[in-house]
Amino acid sequence: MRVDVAVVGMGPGGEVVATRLAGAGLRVAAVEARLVGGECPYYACVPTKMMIRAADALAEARRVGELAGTAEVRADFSPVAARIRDEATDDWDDTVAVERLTSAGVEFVRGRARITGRGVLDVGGTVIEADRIVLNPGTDPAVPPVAGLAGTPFWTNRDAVKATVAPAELVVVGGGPVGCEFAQVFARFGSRVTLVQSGERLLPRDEPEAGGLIAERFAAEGIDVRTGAKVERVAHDGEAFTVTINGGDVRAERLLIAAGRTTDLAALGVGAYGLDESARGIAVDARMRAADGLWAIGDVTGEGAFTHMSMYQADIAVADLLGEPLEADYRAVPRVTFTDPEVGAVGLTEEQARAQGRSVRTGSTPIPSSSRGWIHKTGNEGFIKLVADGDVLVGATSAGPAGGEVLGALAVAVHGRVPVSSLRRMIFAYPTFHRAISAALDDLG
Ligand SMILES: Cc1cc2nc3c(=O)[nH]c(=O)nc-3n(C[C@H](O)[C@H](O)[C@H](O)COP(=O)(O)OP(=O)(O)OC[C@H]3O[C@@H](n4cnc5c(N)ncnc54)[C@H](O)[C@@H]3O)c2cc1C
Ligand SMILES: NC(=O)c1ccc[n+]([C@@H]2O[C@H](COP(=O)([O-])OP(=O)(O)OC[C@H]3O[C@@H](n4cnc5c(N)ncnc54)[C@H](O)[C@@H]3O)[C@@H](O)[C@H]2O)c1
Repeated sequence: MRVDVAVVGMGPGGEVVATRLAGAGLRVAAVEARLVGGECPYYACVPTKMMIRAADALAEARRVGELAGTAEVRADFSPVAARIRDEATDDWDDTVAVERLTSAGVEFVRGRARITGRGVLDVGGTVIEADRIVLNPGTDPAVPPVAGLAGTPFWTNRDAVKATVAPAELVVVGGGPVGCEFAQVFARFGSRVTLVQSGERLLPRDEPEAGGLIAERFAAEGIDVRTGAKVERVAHDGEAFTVTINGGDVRAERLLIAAGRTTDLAALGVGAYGLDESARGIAVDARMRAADGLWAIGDVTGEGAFTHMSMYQADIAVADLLGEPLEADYRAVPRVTFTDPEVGAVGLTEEQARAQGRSVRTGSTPIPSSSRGWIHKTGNEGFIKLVADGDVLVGATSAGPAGGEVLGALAVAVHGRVPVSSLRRMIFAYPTFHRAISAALDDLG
């Protein structure tokens, strides 16, 4: 097969690239080893957010006692499992997505592509020759080298989203977004959860206050959070796991590994373009070029493992392939961890801004002392923190109820370089959660 452009990996960005280039009249081949759409719709964002929606409903029902009388709550995971199977993933079947692709004029090839030379791909014996190649291979769950772990029936995110019941006990290894989101979901459905994080705090990519907030809430919900802890050994006796953490044993029905992600660049064959196959990712320039004739987008670029980043980079790669000038700007990358409270952040953390030698000022305010936070009462924990350099915000965190939605206003401020003096003159609707931004601005001094 000979094409103008071959796209390897149909993650969220790969689908955009293939569809838009075919729409522009190019001959495009799209290769996908597993499911068209990638990790997000089948194993990540969408099913986990359905779990979270359900778990949050349970948590809100349990808050009725403090606000509105009584409610008897009996958790049942089966509607969640059914919704993920039927509504989110079509039982992990991508027929509809493949049809969407082919009806857009893309030639679809199912299989694992390997670059065998510049402009040449091998997909299980099918050879594709392409003038240009775009890589969107995503990542796989990283499995840490823990004694006894290999060969046991541990879960990764790909197994956890297929759960049909909440396990009686669950050990989660990893306190990043994946580990935190799953830990809270299963705890709210009744699992006894132990969360093991090798770092000193949860959500270490975020402001330290965010990790502290989530650790406090998790403790209040009965999650056994072990930070600075090491899993030394894992054993499975056919029924349950024994996980040895800092010398003590925890027995659990299930073990979820959420310890980061990895990509196998050697299997992809990027050495044919002179790239380092032992690297953690593929470095790209501001137009997503990795080498002459090779582009890369998505998690593999290391610019932020988010669906919106994959789609943003897809737009830039498409522009470059069509000869339009457009360059990536990562100043205002937003991100939301959908724990309760949600942790939304944009741009730089205070530590990152200081490390760049900026003249940093910070301002913050607790959500419970805002009008809306006080009215909200139970479940109102959170804060807003702003990081300013001169008269512009270079970063912000919004943690709390609807923290990810409140983030929208802060993302506009960072993206648009709106002067702090102008933000201070803004009218913030009363009594919204986002009105707390004005108190954080006052605190900037
Ligand atoms: C549990 C979990 C929850 C998440 N929640 C969120 C969230 O709420 N919001 C958010 O923005 N992000 C979230 N993410 C991150 C998000 O899933 C990814 O950033 C997103 O899927 C974009 O990834 P991608 O475009 O790099 O490719 P992916 O989605 O990883 O897709 C890459 C595709 O390429 C295929 N592939 C790889 N190599 C080859 C090859 N050689 N040949 C053919 N095909 C190949 C793979 O099979 C895969 O389907 C979450 C991640 C996880 C694990
Ligand atoms: N809501 C969202 O947007 C969302 C949700 C989930 C994931 N994601 C993205 O997916 C990516 C992967 O998330 P993740 O949470 O798997 O990875 P991560 O790298 O963010 O976090 C993994 C954590 O596991 C810990 N860890 C590593 N090895 C360990 C070990 N042996 N024992 C104990 N702890 C260990 C690390 O200290 C780290 O904090 C992230 O980059 C994230 O941006 C996004």
